[in-house]
Amino acid sequence: MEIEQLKDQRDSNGQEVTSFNKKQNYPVTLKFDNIVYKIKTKNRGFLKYTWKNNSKLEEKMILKGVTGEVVAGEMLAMLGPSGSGKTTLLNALGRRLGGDLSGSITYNGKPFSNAMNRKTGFVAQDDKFHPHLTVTETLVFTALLRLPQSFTLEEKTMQAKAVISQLGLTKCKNNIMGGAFIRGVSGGERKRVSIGQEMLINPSLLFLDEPTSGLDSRSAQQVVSILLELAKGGRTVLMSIHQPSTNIFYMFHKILLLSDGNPLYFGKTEKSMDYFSCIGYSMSNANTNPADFLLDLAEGVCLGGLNSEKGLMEIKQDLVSAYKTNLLDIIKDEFLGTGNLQLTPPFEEQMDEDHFSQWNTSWIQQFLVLLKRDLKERKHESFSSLNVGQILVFSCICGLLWWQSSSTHLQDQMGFLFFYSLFWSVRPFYNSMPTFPEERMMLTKERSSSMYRLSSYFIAKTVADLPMELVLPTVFVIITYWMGGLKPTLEHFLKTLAVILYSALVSQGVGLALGAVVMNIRSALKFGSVIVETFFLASGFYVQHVPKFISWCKYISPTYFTYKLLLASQYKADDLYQCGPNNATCKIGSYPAIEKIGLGNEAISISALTVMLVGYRVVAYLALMRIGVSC
Ligand SMILES: Nc1ncnc2c1ncn2[C@@H]1O[C@H](COP(=O)(O)OP(=O)(O)OP(=O)(O)O)[C@@H](O)[C@H]1O
Repeated sequence: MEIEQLKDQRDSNGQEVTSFNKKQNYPVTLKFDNIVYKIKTKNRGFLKYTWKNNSKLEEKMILKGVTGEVVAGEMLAMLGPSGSGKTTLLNALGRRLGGDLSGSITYNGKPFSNAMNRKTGFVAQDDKFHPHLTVTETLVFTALLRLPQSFTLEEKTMQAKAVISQLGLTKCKNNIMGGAFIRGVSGGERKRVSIGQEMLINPSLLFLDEPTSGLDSRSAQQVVSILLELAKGGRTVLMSIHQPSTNIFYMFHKILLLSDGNPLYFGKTEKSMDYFSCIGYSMSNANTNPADFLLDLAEGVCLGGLNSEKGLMEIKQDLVSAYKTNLLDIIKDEFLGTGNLQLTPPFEEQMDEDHFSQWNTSWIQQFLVLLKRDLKERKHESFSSLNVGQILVFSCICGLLWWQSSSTHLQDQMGFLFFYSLFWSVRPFYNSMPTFPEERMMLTKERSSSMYRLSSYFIAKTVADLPMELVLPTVFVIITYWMGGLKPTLEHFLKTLAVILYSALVSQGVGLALGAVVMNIRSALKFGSVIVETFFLASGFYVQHVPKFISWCKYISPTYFTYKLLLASQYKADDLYQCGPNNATCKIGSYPAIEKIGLGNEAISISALTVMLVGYRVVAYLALMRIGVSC
């Protein structure tokens, strides 16, 4: 949809869009001076690698003194070849960069504040969404979390609809977002949803990392046109961009050209060609895309002109020196003076009270919205025909395998109970492990924007997983319990079911903790299998005499206590079983495998599982605290 059509749509849908446009905008002047960013990297050359190479940290300077200014109503583009530092600079200015950052960054003359964060939008290069939510649901949930409490539910929904209309997303508003293996909206639509999520808060300051990457030229132009409209509405817009077309290039008010972290140009777009021509680097062909020309220069390539004979490094050096000698003082005088700050008073002075706190909504509102969002997303997965089918088929196979087992074949029946404890501790463990790694990017982004507290997210997430963790084991136990010939009384059945559900919840916690600590699915799977195997081996299921150095592991293993409780749910120590010919009977408590595990002390097993239920979740929570805290 062209921008003209967007305007038409705004007029025709007057009410919605007008209500959006009426929201107050707070002008922001962003000034940054001499930004330097350094990282320490390990020198891991192919042959140099040693296990003790911590001392060989090498310092690398990513940004080397970048200076500039953007005011409300302007759109700044950061240009430069891949690896020149655009994303790093954008993250630094958007306060999403930790580490060794120096220089001065001010927002209306002040440091970054909660109030500023609440009015700052940040669109990452590769945004992640909940794949099963539609465009409308995605934006409505964001509106519910990001708009302040002073907005009613209807107003928040209206705001989301207004954004859908303004960004030309009406056609695909009921399409799901999609993801890695699920077909959803197109790349351009996805990008517009990302922008829409930020537009919802009517940001005064908007950062976008390569908003046009992966888009065709028409979609790219649409997106930048929308951003230009936003800037014209009084916002301060900064973006990194890779290879803009000539049309797009001239939409920017200012450009900042980077090469290996060095600034080569900062200033008005229309003056850029004159500047380079003045220092001896002019375009050989007037029809060349100016952005391509600048990117070539930043790579040290100059076709035509006085300096075309120079080598790559020589040209780069020349441009860096020219910037320092000819441009830096002008930039400092023209842009970094205090003059135009008087037009934009400190942000806090312009804003109403509800912008000062860190959060837009109360804990309970956050929890309810996140729970609803997770339930909507998870329902496709939790009760997918694959999941349900797997449980039904498997329970029938198990039921038939252990068909009407009885204490006459005690070993078989114990095998059945062991399988219960194994299956319902391993399955929830592996199911829950990817939960946090999969959401890492989303969590980082949403927490950086102060959308919700970690506690509301964490509790909503674990509660949303409960249906799958509780319903499927219940179905499994209902089918297999009777087929497998376990004690046919309601009391025994309920006891067995309760143990399995409790075990599933504890194991879910172990998976969440591992996922949150490692935050990488592949590594978590590797660690996971080691942990599960260790739990089994240390519990004495396979080895009679477990060595002391590893035997303590059983006390942190849900499987060990679950199996003990399952045995206790079916047998009493004094129950008899057939232990020899001529109907000879023995006490179950003295059966070697049961004697080893022990039937007594159910209270200890329940307490141990309860400590694990809480403990593993606390570990997960503490591990998540490191994610997405804005600097
Ligand atoms: N945490 C880090 N560890 C190691 N290298 C880093 C780190 N952050 C940035 N870099 C390096 O800094 C340089 C600049 O990275 P940055 O992502 O800012 O570049 P870019 O201009 O945005 O690139 P692109 O256009 O490809 O996205 C790159 O060489 C990158 O490898």
